[in-house]
Amino acid sequence: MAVYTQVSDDALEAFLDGYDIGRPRSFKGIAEGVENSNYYLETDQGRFILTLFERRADPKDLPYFVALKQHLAARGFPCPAPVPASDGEPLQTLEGRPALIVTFLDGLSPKRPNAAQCRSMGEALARMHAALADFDQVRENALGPASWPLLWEGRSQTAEELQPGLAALIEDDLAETAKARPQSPHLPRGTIHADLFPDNAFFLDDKFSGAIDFYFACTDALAYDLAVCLNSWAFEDGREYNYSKGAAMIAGYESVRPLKEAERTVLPLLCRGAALRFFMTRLVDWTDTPADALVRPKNPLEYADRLAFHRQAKSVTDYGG
Ligand SMILES: Nc1ncnc2c1ncn2[C@@H]1O[C@H](COP(=O)(O)OP(=O)(O)OP(=O)(O)O)[C@@H](O)[C@H]1O
Ligand SMILES: N[C@@H](CCO)C(=O)O
Repeated sequence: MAVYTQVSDDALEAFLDGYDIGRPRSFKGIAEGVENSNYYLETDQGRFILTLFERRADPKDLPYFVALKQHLAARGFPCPAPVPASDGEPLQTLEGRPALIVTFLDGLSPKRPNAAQCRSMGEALARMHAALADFDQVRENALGPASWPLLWEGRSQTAEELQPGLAALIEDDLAETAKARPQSPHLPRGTIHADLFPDNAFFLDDKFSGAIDFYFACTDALAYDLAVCLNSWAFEDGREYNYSKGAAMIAGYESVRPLKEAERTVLPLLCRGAALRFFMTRLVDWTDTPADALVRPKNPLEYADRLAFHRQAKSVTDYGG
């Protein structure tokens, strides 16, 4: 469930008085998502999503995310476009929370993406990077390599309980990725989504129709975004790497922006780093989520299995590139 903050009819009416988007016809909480409260809002002028940002969202980051979506929308990249209130400001306050209305996107998130969807996603990822090339705001990746040892601290026992022998492997991953500094400055950098999982992408049939959930977006190596996508799109049942899907995604990406030699060489390390990032955040949620919480934590072991694949990969060709 993801409606933490209830919005009363009166509060909604008063809130919409500050906008020029018509009167509400339908207003429903959205069950998907875990971070923020999301509502589907239909007015006589269109369909929208209303988000109330909850405690984990840092208010000082919100203007960056709004500017990023405005930039992409202005360049025709399909993403939720922030809707300004009558005072010209998209970020408002509702029920004591920062609130944002964005446009509704059509499409469905694939439960099990096929190779054609992976290709379309790869192509769209590169188009997104191109559209963001002149976005000049900077946000550090708060979940970059420097954060991984801190997330790991005190959790080796949990890893061992999940899978005996795992802690030593993770220690090795941390040492290797730190040594190689995968996000090194010689790689092309820019604004990346950093969490473009299938549940954050919409499709109409096999064609990409939009991306949502830009709340991990940051400035980092462009190829790291591809590494995040290969991890989240190209493994079957969380375990086996599907070479055809990976190859389709890389080919889609390269049809817009061919990878540089340095990116091709370092891709296995970037993939290993991306898998570590999701392993770590899932491990933290695994231990910190109370048993009676409304949200069920995602399984960290899926990413332990992906790490095993990345450890033995030698170059981009192992991923189908
Ligand atoms: N612009 C949009 N158009 C259509 N549907 C949307 C849009 N934004 C969000 N949704 C729907 O709302 C759901 C929750 O959104 P989102 O994934 O951003 O939730 P969250 O709690 O803010 O983030 P997280 O996924 O990190 O928990 C999505 O799965 C999608 O179904
Ligand atoms: N997409 C992430 C959650 C947000 O970081 C995961 O599946 O672990």
